Amino acid sequence: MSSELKYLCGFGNEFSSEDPRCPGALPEKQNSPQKCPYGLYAEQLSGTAFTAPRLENKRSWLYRIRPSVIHNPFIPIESANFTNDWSNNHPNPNQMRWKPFNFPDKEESVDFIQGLQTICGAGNPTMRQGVAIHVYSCNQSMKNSCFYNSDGDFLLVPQSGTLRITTEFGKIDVSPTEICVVQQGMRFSVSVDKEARGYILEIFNGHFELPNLGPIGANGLANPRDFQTPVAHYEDRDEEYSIVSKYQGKLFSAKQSHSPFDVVAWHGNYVPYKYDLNKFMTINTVSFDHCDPSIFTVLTCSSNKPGTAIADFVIFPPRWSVAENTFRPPYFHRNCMSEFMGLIVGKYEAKEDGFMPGGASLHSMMTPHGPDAECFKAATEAQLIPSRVADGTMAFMFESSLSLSVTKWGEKSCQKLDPDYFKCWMNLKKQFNGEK
Ligand SMILES: O=C(O)Cc1cc(O)ccc1O
Ligand SMILES: [Fe+2]
Repeated sequence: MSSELKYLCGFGNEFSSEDPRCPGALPEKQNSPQKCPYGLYAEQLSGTAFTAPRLENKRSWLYRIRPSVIHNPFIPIESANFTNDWSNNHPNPNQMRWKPFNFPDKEESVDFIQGLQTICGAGNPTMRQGVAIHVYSCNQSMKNSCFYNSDGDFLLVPQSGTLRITTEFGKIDVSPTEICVVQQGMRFSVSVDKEARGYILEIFNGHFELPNLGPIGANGLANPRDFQTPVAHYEDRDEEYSIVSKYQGKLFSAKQSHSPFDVVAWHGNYVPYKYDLNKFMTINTVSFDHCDPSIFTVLTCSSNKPGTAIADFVIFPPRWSVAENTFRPPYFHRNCMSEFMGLIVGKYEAKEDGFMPGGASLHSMMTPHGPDAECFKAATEAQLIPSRVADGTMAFMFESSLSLSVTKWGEKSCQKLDPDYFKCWMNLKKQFNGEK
């Protein structure tokens, strides 16, 4: 994993890439010539309906050694705790906090697919409406196997360990404090050089977009030029390969006798990409009051209701805090959206203890939450000088307008739910005595 990979820059661009071993592999002027250069097969991968409006329309053309269609039939395989079925657990509106999820046991060999477990979700992939939140934990590279998701897109948030993600479009390295989006249908295989752990947001509706900037203007937050897409890289390996598909929430596997990473050249705007969260340009108050966390939105998957996301990916990056006469940490609140949070590194500003890297929290719709008693006391008494917040820290939130149901694994079998979480607010004392 030591080699430095090259990337193409931009978000939503019309990209094109040829493996340098085959110059001229992209057909000129057209997508489907009678015979493709180098005897390649042309194959389109659609990410939107053929007739989606031009601004939303996503598709790529792949020029490959063999078309993807050459494979044996899919057969169902065990998917254990990786699921889109949240119907078998009773709803629970309590504040939830998970201790860090386990890495695989040292004696066990677990690859990325085997190490996927689902914490919560909403909706249904057959209706293309909903989200799922998973964690992965693995210590082995996927060997002669690849994965694709028929149900939606994955946003991967590594918390520990670098992932080398080989895709049909080329290779991507993603490390903690970087994220990667692999969209519906794109085949990929994950290699690790040590144990790795992280979070995944799966969306069944549409794709992620950059949020509108409104009065902020044309620049800021996650800038489009900082998104990186891999360059074409093919392998010509005639070996047995397993293609694992997530389809209607279940896993299936099919065998073929060649590598699926045989794309010599491609062009289009439907691509996998990565983004370094440290490049986020943070906007915040320079006068008073705590802004809503929407100022930290990196990517959004919008619903049909303006301003209401199926899911937002929001970060809490290191920054200056300068607000005057203000209670600076996150406020107490009850939200009509669901808030799932994770911590990649450091300490989260509203909770110094108990919320740990590799752990998580869920504050469901209308479930009250906010700073713990210690944070409240410290922030109420703090001298309001300009100060750094969250230095060396990266927390994130998956915020959804859907009501998330926790799976049995998430609530019970993972054995990470902290039964004492509610106690962190119990020491908030009555301060009112009728006097101003
Ligand atoms: O609950 C949380 O910690 C996330 C959050 C942060 C913030 O700054 C304001 C609102 C909010 O929900
Ligand atoms: Fe919140």
